[in-house]
Amino acid sequence: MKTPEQTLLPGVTLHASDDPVVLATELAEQVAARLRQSIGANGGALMVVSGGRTPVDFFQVLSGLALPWERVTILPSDERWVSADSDERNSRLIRQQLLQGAAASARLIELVEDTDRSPDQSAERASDRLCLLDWPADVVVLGMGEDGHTASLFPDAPELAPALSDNAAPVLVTTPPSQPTARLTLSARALSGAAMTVLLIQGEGKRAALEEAVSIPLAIGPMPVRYFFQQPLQVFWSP
Ligand SMILES: O=C(O)[C@H](O)[C@@H](O)[C@H](O)[C@H](O)COP(=O)(O)O
Repeated sequence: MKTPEQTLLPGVTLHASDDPVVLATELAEQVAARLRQSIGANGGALMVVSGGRTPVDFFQVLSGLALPWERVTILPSDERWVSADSDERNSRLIRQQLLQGAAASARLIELVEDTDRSPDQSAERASDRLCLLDWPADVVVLGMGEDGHTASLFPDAPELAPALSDNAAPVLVTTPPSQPTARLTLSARALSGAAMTVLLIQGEGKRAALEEAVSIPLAIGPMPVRYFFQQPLQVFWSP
């Protein structure tokens, strides 16, 4: 049963369900259909997914759906400057929750490699790797914090303006004082223009942040997530 849609802004629709698993299942089925369509048309698909805890239900449902996963390339929207085995590592969460079952044969590209010496070197080398991929992505699934950050585009990051600019490199370092570690993030430009862009959020605090974000005139400013209201965006929210 499809969750009801509500238009928040032109091109920005809200899918809401009281049951996070029902919502995750609907999203996973829509994403799988998009990936199949992209693979059929182009021979492969690129999917960018957020880190954090919210996508776990979605990852678990999606990983069980049948599609040519060996044709799918998966990329974290951002990464923390932590070791590969850290619980804080987004790629570790993606490997544990998404690259399982049917989806185990998908290719995951790391933003941070163990041989990288610094966040800047990681960003430079990741940008080079990403330039070899077919952009725009086919699917982008973003998360959001209650401060309106998405990926690692944080309102308090000194690097926010360049990360939102049209000539930004594909991957940049951000050092938001609100965060314990430096972060690598795909730029807003790299995250834009996908065939399917989703904002997956959960909880009343993020619902309030979303309502604030859609209520303020689109002057990017303090809530970076608003950058993505300039393109078709599907918001999936559950309590
Ligand atoms: O690395 C990260 O933290 C994410 O990419 C970030 O943008 C995340 O999506 C939000 O912070 C929400 O995180 P939760 O889902 O854990 O609330």
